[in-house]
Amino acid sequence: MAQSDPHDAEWGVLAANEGYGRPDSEEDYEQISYEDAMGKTWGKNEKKPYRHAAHAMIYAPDGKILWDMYENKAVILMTMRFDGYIGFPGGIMDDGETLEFWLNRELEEEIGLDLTRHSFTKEDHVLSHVIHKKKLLLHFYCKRVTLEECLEIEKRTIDADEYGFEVLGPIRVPMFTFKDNERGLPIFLSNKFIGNAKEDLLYCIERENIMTKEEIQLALENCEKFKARYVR
Ligand SMILES: O=c1[nH]cnc2c1ncn2[C@@H]1O[C@H](COP(=O)(O)OP(=O)(O)O)[C@@H](O)[C@H]1O
Repeated sequence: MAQSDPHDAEWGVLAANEGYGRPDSEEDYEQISYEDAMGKTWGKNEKKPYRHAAHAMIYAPDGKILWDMYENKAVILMTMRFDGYIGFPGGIMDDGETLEFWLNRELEEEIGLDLTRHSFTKEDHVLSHVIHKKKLLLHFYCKRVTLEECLEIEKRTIDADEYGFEVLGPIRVPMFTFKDNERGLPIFLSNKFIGNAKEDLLYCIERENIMTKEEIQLALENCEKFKARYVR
């Protein structure tokens, strides 16, 4: 990473090595097909070839009525990462096996996923992006489970190998909004998200028919109104 990067000061002694965790903007993400992402060599013989990373959303439809007023539309599992960002479990892949092999390995390590019951396959793939600036190919997966299974998966996370280190704990996305139009999903969206985790989340919420495009747009607008008043 060039010494002139304005974020060097934030990284301190890690500045010379840290690449993937640096902030990026929406324009950095170019959507590509799984086939294109997997079909090219992506500078395999260059000094610094592109790397692949895969992350996954596990969710269950809910419908529980909270405080006798608000319907929680789904239980969606995210994680609080060691770097203060919210993201989905997963990580950078090694060579020599399929993406799904490495994704499952990461999910086992980070959230203790029982692979005999819930292993991810190519069928669960949703989106791929390339970030040329970081030489990173991002792959996103999504799996719907029953509510009972989802709660079991959530419980197992604190027994995972990486609990307390890479992953500080499971986080549920609040899939409801208070009458003030802000508390719940809109304010949750004002958090810091790693990579394009927020976009992945919203994409899947619409794709899985948990919320409509219009409802998501409204949540984003109300998030901006909240941020304008409170977030510095
Ligand atoms: O949930 C996510 N959705 C989309 N991109 C993500 C997500 N989590 C991380 N990323 C991106 O992938 C990169 C590598 O992911 P991660 O930090 O989980 O891998 P690692 O723990 O193996 O280093 C991150 O720096 C970020 O750019």
